[in-house]
Amino acid sequence: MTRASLLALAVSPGSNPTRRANLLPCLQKQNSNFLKEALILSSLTRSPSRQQWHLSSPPPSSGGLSRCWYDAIWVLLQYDNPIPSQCQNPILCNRVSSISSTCSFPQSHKWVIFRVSPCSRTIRACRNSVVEAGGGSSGEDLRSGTRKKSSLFLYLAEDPISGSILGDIVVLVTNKRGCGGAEFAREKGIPIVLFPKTKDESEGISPADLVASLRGFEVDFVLLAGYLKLLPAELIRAYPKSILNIHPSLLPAFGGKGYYGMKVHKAVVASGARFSGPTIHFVDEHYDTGRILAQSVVPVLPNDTPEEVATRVLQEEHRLYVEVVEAMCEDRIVWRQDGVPLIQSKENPNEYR
Ligand SMILES: Nc1nc2c(c(=O)[nH]1)N[C@@H](CN(C=O)c1ccc(C(=O)N[C@@H](CCC(=O)O)C(=O)O)cc1)CN2
Ligand SMILES: NCC(=O)N[C@@H]1O[C@H](COP(=O)([O-])[O-])[C@@H](O)[C@H]1O
Repeated sequence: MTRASLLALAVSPGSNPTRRANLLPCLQKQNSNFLKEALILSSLTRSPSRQQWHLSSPPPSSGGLSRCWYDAIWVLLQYDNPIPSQCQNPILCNRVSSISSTCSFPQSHKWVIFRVSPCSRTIRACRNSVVEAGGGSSGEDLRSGTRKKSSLFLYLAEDPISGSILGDIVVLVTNKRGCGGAEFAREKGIPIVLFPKTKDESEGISPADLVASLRGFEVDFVLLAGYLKLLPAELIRAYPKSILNIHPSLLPAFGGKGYYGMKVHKAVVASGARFSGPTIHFVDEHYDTGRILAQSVVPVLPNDTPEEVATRVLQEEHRLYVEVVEAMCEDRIVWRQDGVPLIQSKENPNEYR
């Protein structure tokens, strides 16, 4: 097969064209058989905690590369000072899991080049499972705007096809086989796992079997979407810093045992709160006490009913959850030294929120 190599040069600010020319011999020396290649001139930036280095390559949204358009992306790093010894191997210092050094340049060039296997990494790095209690109507109702239940699962499951999440929902875990989310999963061919085992769901599996099942699907992240039972400690231990939940209030307010669904919005209206909104947090052993990762605020108007607040919050949940999962799949979650998780901006890697 002739190699139709597409060598796109995506240049980050401050790169030096003459140095770029030095790269080509290295690339040409590579006897790669990738059909499409791209070269990013990138730079190594330090995270706020100064504990980690990050590749800051032109984000797709700014006309940069969409990773999955290429079979291989060569990333050229320019750095001002010699990279600290522990960072000679970027895998050690910046958490990008599948960079492999293909050819190193003499230090005098201050360049090091890596090949990032984009598609395998993004798909591999973002195999998600959605855990939801479900209940309510089928996918059709969700799309017709008369959403009753499982809308969060629908948005997360459909986004990778048309939107921005570089990953896939590979399994749905639910405690109600007849729920709306399960119907949608069957329509889409997404496997369903029943958890936990209850008198109503004798085919449900145990926590240990759930962990084994998720490992079998090579799940990287677990996303709770309306799940109303306490997740077992076995699952939380098996997926550290990898389980997210979305709650329909601004935690820590209106959270904890007894606060779910419309109960939350009724409490918000009754309290006279002027604002509400979703919280996305990492899950720990207790209800709603895990580290907060993202929040978004909506107004609560004087004559709002709980249902009106619920609708306004849910619209924001759909947007926020997709934005957060997109960041998870692109490895843009950074943990501050005091344990607070931050989201690195896609547009400006030096900005966090
Ligand atoms: N280990 C964890 N498990 C779960 C968490 C969590 O943070 N840690 N979040 C919940 C989701 N949730 C709030 O976001 C939540 C869900 C349900 C309840 C609750 O009080 N449930 C009732 C039972 C409700 C029912 O069975 O219909 C109860 O436990 O009495 C509070 C918060 C998901 N799991
Ligand atoms: N405390 C947990 C909780 O209340 N979760 C809430 O259940 C709803 C599920 O909506 P959906 O069925 O349309 O996906 C969402 O509003 C979510 O925040």
